[in-house]
Amino acid sequence: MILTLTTNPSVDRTVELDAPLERGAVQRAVRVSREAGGKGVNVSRALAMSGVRTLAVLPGDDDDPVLAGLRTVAVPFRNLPIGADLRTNTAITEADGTTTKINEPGPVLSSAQLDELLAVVVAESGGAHWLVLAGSLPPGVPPTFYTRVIGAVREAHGPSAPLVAIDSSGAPLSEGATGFHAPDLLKPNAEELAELTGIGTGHDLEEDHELAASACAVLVSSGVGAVLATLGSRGALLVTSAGAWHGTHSPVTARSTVGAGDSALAGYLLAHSAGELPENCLRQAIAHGSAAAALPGSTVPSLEQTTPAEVSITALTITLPVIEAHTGPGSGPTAQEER
Ligand SMILES: O=P(O)(O)OC[C@@]1(O)O[C@H](CO)[C@@H](O)[C@@H]1O
Repeated sequence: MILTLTTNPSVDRTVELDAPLERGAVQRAVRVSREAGGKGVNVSRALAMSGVRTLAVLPGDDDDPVLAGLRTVAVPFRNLPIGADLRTNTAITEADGTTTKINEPGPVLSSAQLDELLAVVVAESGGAHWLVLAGSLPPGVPPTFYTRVIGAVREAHGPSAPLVAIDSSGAPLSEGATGFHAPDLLKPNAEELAELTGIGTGHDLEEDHELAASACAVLVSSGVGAVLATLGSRGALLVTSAGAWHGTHSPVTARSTVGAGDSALAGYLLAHSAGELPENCLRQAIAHGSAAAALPGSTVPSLEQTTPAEVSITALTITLPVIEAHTGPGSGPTAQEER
C-alpha cells in the first residue's frame, strides 16, 4: 500500500482559454473544470486509477469539496476535520499548453491539529510500503515538519517502516532533503534541483541533463536514497548510488502540465512496487508524466493511458561527489534495497 500525505490539499480549478492569456484584459473561458488536488492527492489518484492500493491522508472537513472530489473518483482517504475550508488553486491553460497557476496559501492548522495529522500518518504507515510527503505546508507550519514525520514513522515502525518519498518545494524540500532523516526518494523539478544544490543556478537544468545529473548526485552523496528529477519536455533523470539514467518520451502535445510531476512520481512508485529495475521505474515515471501533460487540467492518467514503449533511456556515467558521511536510516541504496 502506498500512503500519501497532503498537508495543504486543494480544489484544482482549471480555466481553459483558446487564446493567449492577456494581463489586464477580460477574456472568455471555453471550459472550466474542478478536481480534488494537491500533490499527494494527485499521486493517490494516479495510483488508484491503475489499481494500486493507496490511502490519501489529508486535513479537511467531511463536507469539504476536496473530499467530495475524492469520493467521486473512488480514492480511499483518511481526513482530519479542521473546521476550515481547504484552498482553491487556479490554473489558466492556453491553447498551446502554457499553464499559469495561482495557488492560495491554504488554511492555518493549529499545532494540536498538526500533531493529530502526524499521529494519523504514523498509525496508517504501519502497513505501507511507501509514504509520500507531498506539496507545500499550510501557513505557519514549520518547514521541518516533513523531517519530523519521517523521524516519527521510522521510530514507530523500525526496519518495517515504509520507504519515504518527498515531493515538495522551497524550505520544506530543503529541510527534508538531507540530514539523518533523509528520504529514500526525492522528486525535484529542474528549478527545485538548482535551488537545493546551488548547481545550475542561472542555467536551465532542463536543457543540460548532464549538469542536472551531477546535482542529483550531490543529493545522493549527502544521504538521499534516489533522486527522480523531472525536466519538463526534456524527460527525467534517475540517480542512485548504483547508477544514473536519463530518459525522454517521444514528443506529446501538452494540454496542461499541472500534476505531470505528481503523475511521474506515481509511475515510478507503481513500477518500483512491482519490483522493476531502476531504469524501468524511470521509464514508467516518464510515461506517466508525459501522459498527464497531454491530458487537460489536473487529470492524471491510468497505466493503460501511458506509453512506456515511447520512452528511450540512456545510462549516464557520473562520479558521486563525496560530501559527508551519512549513517541515517535513509542513507544510500541500502534503505531502498533492504526494505
Ligand atoms: O502549493 P503546492 O502544495 O506546492 O502545490 C499544489 C498544486 O499546485 O500541486 C498540484 C500539482 O502538482 C496541484 O494539484 C495543486 O494545485
